[in-house]
Amino acid sequence: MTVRLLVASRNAKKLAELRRVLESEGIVGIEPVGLDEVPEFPEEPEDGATFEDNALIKARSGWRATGLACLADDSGLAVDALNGMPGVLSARWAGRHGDDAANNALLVGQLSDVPDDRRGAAFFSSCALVYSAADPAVDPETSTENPVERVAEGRWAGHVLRDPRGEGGFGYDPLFLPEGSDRSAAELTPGEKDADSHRGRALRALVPALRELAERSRTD
Ligand SMILES: O=P(O)(O)OP(=O)(O)OP(=O)(O)OC[C@H]1O[C@@H](n2cnc3c(O)ncnc32)[C@H](O)[C@@H]1O
Ligand SMILES: [Mg+2]
Repeated sequence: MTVRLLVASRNAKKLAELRRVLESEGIVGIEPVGLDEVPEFPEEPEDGATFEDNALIKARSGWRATGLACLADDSGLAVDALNGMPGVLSARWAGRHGDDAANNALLVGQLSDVPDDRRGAAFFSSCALVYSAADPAVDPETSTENPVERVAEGRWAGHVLRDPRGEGGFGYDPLFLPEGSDRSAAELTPGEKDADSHRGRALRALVPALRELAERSRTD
């Protein structure tokens, strides 16, 4: 028996990264499904103060609406010279959700006078896994039972470039020079990005919890 795992992201490129890391970990007994493969449900606003809060908001709402184990990522770029912003506001920094080009242009402008030695930044990802504690799964809509919740965080340190470089990845990748790299995050291969990225690290830290979930269904 396999466990269907709802991977709750509306960002196609992020979703592809999450699926890629799950696949490369080769977890037997987990079948990832996307939001387009389950009936539509009202999604809650990502209004948490932290990446962890938002990842839990997304994963809990997916679990509650579908009863499926649900995995969500909340992530962003924290820039030292902006006191950690855009942070949880990364997706809508220029005012419109998910407009990568506008977000990048705004960040380039904001940092134009910041010297090279103060352009430090780090990507953060919180990945949350939420699933029914009861086995077999109870109906989360009516149950008073609390689900199992696991959260892991990953960090990827680097610097903000003055001009975008590369076509790969998404979001702020063309402006992010990872520590120890002479290529921007958008110039890395998918495998290279996954190996070092905030998301790769956070998700790999959840692998034991995912294996536990898969294992549970095998003993049914
Ligand atoms: O919430 P979902 O539906 O998963 O998709 P989203 O794009 O809105 O995702 P977030 O709310 O977590 O916002 C994350 C933003 O942070 C930035 N970001 C996160 N991870 C990134 C990465 O690996 N490379 C570049 N930018 C990234 C990018 O601007 C994302 O839109
Ligand atoms: Mg979002």
